[in-house]
Amino acid sequence: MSNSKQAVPETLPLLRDRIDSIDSQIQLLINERATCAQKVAEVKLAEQGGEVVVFYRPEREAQVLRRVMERNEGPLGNEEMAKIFRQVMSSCLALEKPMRIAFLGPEGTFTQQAALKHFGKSIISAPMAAIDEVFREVESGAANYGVVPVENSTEGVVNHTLDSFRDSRLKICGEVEERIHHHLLVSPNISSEDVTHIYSHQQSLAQCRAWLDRYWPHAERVAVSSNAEAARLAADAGRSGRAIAAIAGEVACELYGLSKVSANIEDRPDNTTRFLIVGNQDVPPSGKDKTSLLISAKNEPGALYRLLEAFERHGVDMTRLETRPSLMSRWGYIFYIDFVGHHLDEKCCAVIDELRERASEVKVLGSYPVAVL
Ligand SMILES: C=C(O[C@@H]1C=C(C(=O)O)C=C[C@H]1O)C(=O)O
Repeated sequence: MSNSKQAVPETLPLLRDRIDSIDSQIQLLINERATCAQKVAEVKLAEQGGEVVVFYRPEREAQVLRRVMERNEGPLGNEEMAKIFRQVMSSCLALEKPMRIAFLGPEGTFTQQAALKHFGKSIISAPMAAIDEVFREVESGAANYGVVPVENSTEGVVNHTLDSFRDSRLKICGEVEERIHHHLLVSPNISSEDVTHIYSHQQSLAQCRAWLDRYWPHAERVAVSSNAEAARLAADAGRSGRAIAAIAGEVACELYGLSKVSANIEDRPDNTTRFLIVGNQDVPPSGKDKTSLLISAKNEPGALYRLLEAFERHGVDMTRLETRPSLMSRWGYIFYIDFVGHHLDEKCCAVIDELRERASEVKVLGSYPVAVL
């Protein structure tokens, strides 16, 4: 059969040659980008003018990732492509200045997963035992940024995190949302049929209850201090031939070298946790931002109404309202309010000015880019 097109046959060796040649071009370009980032660091240092140099720029990184997604034509999906660029930027930033990130540990927690999602893998991990320790580590300057959970779509608000903002001067520099997927994990040398005990954090056991009732009705469920600890125990048990399974996430699975027996076993597939990035900087507008406020209101009739009315009148979209005891006076309250926009945007500014007239204290906890990934 004759073929008018002079197409090069798509044989395996030819395709692999083409991939090799593309790879070497990509590699050159990535290093060219890294050299630019190094120069950016030099400029930042030269321009510091006595100020602390800020190497990590969340608003710029959010803009880069948004642009990657906007111009993406496939076949790789937008998120997949953004994840690749996320890691490229992480490597470039590490070349400018390695970032030490404190997070709610131990190694392998969902908070660590969130930290890696937000900053990429080229960070120095600093797992902390408690949320207030994450705050302290950043306040003391021992870590550059911290990552803490703030709310879960099934379990609600994380009070410890909100309360930590009361006495802290740290700013919110970013947010990250993570779909919480649980997996049933065993040591690779263990046959899943032999499993007699399943270890996990109490919340994870609860989030997988229906699945466990259905598929593992006879296994004993054991609550331990964290999912990561459950994974560590399952790996340990495997070494002495004991068949213990763990319910934990992806990072713990990799960290402890476990095998997945079943993936995504959570009863509610939309189970999501939102995390905050805390640091010492005011983040400039990225074009698509959110702001978090802490407000102490006078305990008088209509106090909350007068606060909320300002948002309505200026057309500012409030996305969250939480109430916590103020601890300063009995039955005094602190409100945590999130809204769409940056505190430097004109109408957001107007709302904040009015709130200041109506409340005893208004603290801008930070304006930060809406999570991209
Ligand atoms: C290169 C810069 O520094 C860092 C690295 C970035 C990157 O690799 O694109 C972006 C923002 C900063 O976190 C910059 O500020 O532009």
